[in-house]
Amino acid sequence: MTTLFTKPKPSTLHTLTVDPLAPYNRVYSLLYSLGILALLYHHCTTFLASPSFLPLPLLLADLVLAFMWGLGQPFRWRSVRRREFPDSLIDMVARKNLPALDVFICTADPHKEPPMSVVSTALSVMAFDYPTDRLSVYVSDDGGSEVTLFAFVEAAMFARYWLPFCRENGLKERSPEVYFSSSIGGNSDKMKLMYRAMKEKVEGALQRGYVTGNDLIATPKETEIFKKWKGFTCHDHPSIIQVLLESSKDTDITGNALPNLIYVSREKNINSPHHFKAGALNTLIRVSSVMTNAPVVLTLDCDMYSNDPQSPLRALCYLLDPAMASNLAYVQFPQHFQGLNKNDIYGGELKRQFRINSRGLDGFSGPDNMGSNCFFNRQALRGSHSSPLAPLGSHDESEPRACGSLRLDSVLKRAHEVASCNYEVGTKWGSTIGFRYGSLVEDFHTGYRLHCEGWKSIFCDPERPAFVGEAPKNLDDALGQIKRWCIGNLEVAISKHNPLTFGIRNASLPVGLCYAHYAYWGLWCIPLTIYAFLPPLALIYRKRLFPEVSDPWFYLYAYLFLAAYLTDLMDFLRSKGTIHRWWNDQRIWMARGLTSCLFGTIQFALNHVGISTPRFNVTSKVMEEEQSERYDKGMLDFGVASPFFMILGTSAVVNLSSFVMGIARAMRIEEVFNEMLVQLFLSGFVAANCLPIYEAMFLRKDGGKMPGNITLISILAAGFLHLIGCFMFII
Ligand SMILES: O=c1ccn([C@@H]2O[C@H](COP(=O)(O)OP(=O)(O)O[C@H]3O[C@H](CO)[C@@H](O)[C@H](O)[C@H]3O)[C@@H](O)[C@H]2O)c(=O)[nH]1
Ligand SMILES: [Mn+2]
Repeated sequence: MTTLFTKPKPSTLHTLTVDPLAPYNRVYSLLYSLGILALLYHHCTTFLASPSFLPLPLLLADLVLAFMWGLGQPFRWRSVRRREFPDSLIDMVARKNLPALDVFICTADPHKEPPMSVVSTALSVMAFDYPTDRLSVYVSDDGGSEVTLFAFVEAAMFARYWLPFCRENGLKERSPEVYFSSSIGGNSDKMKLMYRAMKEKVEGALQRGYVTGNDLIATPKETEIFKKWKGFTCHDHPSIIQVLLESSKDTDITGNALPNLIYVSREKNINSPHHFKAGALNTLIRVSSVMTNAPVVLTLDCDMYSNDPQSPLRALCYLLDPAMASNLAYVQFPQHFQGLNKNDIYGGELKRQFRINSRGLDGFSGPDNMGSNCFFNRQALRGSHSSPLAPLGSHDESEPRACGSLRLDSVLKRAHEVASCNYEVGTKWGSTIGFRYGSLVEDFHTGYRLHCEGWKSIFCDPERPAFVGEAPKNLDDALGQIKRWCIGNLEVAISKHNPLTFGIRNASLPVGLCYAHYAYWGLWCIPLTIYAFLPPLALIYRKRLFPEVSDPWFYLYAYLFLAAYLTDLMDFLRSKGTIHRWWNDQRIWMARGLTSCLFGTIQFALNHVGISTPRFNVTSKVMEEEQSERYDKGMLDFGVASPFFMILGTSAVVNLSSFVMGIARAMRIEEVFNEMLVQLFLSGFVAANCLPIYEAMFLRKDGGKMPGNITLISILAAGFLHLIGCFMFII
């Protein structure tokens, strides 16, 4: 028995334990790599002895699998767990000496990201257990929506009641949306009514599409701003910055100061690139540095509400530790998701990416940046490495506190200037300052570049999830999101900052490999597509591609397959997974390979030769009721005519038909079993994974069944592949 955590000394802010299995993982890596070398040797000899080119695609597939396996190994070499002690922090630094904190919340589309849920996220962080006079919340609205601004005008008034209510009742759930939809909470009737009324008003305006005079009981100045919304589109409008609450002036109903709340919609113009979320965050960095300039910055996606009011204190256990502060760029909390169904059919939890691998990277220079839930040291975003945060307990004069009002004309004028489209022209924003441009995964890219510049990061994963948000809950969205990530990752891989060269040189060998593992994610499509089609087609025509059971090389294949799957399962179970969830996770991995990675890689190639341009398709955070019922029942949703489903359907039909034909033949001819076991097994395994696809194609009647034309196309395509197989294997 190993005790994971030692009892901390009173002054300890945090502890670290290395995974006791780390040494075994390293030995295992070595053994498995010998297996891979033997496999490649076997491939080469069969290839040289074979008269046809058939073994070539399999060699390619296994080379890519081996490459990806190699890149992923360092994640398992020094996995660490950390624990932090916020109470010790408070003992060491008086509350009044805590650094100021600027929170950035990004939203981009009021229809996919309902303003009320953005407001709830904002209220949940305004209610942090943190001195309100040092807390500022900035909302970036890339949707340029008057309804979103209206929702925040309302939220500013609601906050006067909500913040004291959270404090007095010691709530942990400080997102009103979540709090009122759960059954907890006693004498909350008045609050609940107030919240409902606000929600109704905002949703009414959202349906209508604009705000009317009747909606507004705001100050004349706030009413004025809505008049500006004439001829606006989200792609073309001036910058709008509105200070909705100001800490030094506005108080809640008990007389306590409220945090600053500032709405920002940066200028947009169809002719200037706006760089999606990275551009929005860089605007917020500048606007906030004009207004409050806090040394610590928290970035949040609009759906990621705070689920633990103490998380800033946890992050500060690291950011204020004098032994770390000078080169610590950020403290990353994992993303957790609400309402995942029991067996997580779409692998939305992303346990490996968000939890397991992050602990692995934390053993070296720290986790990659995951966009949301990240506390930054502002210095790291300034592109300078010189001045660390104020050491623990000392009082730094350069610390922020708006001198004068945030609403001063001079302050607002400067803020509008730095939010304009042209501000970045000819500057280093996006290249060496702030969030980095050039990739659809600005988070991954920025974290990676910071690590290459010598910064460190920390993975903070407390027992109680600190932030919880929305995962895509229909299959098309889930695959589309991963497609965007694939493209963004490839953009980093094929840049001059390639992790295998630049990364290994500037960060370190293991860190460069881990980043490359993500950067080359799209490559999964090569082995997965080859394995999905070649072995089953060859099976139909009794063409053997793998060793027979009586051949000793057969055991190498068996070992490599079983060991890879079992280690994956073990990692999954050790981080609180279940067998069911693991099964769905490996299934979605195959589906992603055939869809997200394949389409992503193709689109990336097209972008590269200038045929199309990358787009950030914001994931929808709303779902129709019927769809959501199906999701809760654990039924996969194939209800839209998505090209993703054509390829999934085709591979499902090919594997089922080949499995059936193969088994039928093996029953008639005895040696087929010995000869073709590997291919029989592969087809059977894929077909077992495809069970929900067959249901969706042939059995289901509900709205989530596969559209008839997609089913038809899949069957025709499978037939066509059979024909091609016939030419390839027989003639
Ligand atoms: O032009 C844009 C596009 C998006 N967003 C915001 O970016 C966030 C993330 O968008 P979402 O559609 O939810 O994407 P996800 O795939 O769920 O996000 C993951 O991947 C993104 C990179 O692709 C990261 O930015 C996110 O932090 C990370 O959670 C949301 O708050 C959006 O409002 C903008 O502000 N401006
Ligand atoms: Mn999201």
